[in-house]
Amino acid sequence: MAYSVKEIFYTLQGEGMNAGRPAVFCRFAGCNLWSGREADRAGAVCRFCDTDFVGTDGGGGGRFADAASLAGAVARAWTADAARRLVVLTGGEPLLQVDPALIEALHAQGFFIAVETNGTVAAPAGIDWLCVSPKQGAPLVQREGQEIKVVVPQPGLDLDALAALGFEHRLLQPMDGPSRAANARLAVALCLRDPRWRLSVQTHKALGIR
Ligand SMILES: C[S@@+](CC[C@H](N)C(=O)[O-])C[C@H]1O[C@@H](n2cnc3c(N)ncnc32)[C@H](O)[C@@H]1O
Ligand SMILES: Nc1nc2[nH]cc(C(=O)O)c2c(=O)[nH]1
Ligand code: SF4
Ligand SMILES: [Mg+2]
Repeated sequence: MAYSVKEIFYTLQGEGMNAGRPAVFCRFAGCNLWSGREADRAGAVCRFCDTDFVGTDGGGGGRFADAASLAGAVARAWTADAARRLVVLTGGEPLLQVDPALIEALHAQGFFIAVETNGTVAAPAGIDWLCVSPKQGAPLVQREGQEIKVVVPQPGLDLDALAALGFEHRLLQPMDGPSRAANARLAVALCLRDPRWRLSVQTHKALGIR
């Protein structure tokens, strides 16, 4: 299968339980909850997205004809020692494109594979670290994994029900945007009230890195 990739870059994972770890980010083009066009945002299922995932024109992006060529590009982006290679597959919605062939090819390159997903598509087997971030108004199909990272506020989401799902770690992440400060205060208060949750801050934004 061919893959449409917006960009590939090497940075620190900014969010979640793996925050601070060096990782190659592979951002797939396209999402099932928003077209990515600003004109469509108000009518989209997911309206708070902070990411440009349209097209294949970013650094390291492109159309990759097969899994081996994409895994090779990811491996070339890892500029450190070969040990502890981590790739974060994100987007857009990566699970619209990630398939067993790509998982096998990335493992063959020595990568630990993390995925950031909205949970509307069942994950294929073989992903090493699955982060599900549910979206109000979208079906939650993928109900287990390593971490659930809920952006708040999303009034339609039931945090109690989400905390009871099959995830090893539960995180609340303040929604970035015009109300970021108030959203951060809310996330802190929710964690203090219910210690099943811990805070995820978008450290890359605070640091001014990608
Ligand atoms: C851009 S999404 C791509 C992966 C996938 N489509 C998803 O939604 O999980 C990556 C992460 O950023 C989070 N995110 C997106 N927009 C955000 C915002 N405005 N503030 C905080 N987190 C945001 C998502 O919830 C998700 O955890
Ligand atoms: N540094 C950094 N960490 C991230 N963690 C998840 C991201 C994403 O956009 O999926 C992201 C991102 O865009 N940059
Ligand atoms: S589901 Fe993820 S990529 Fe899609 S619009 Fe929402 S935050 Fe952005
Ligand atoms: Mg991001």
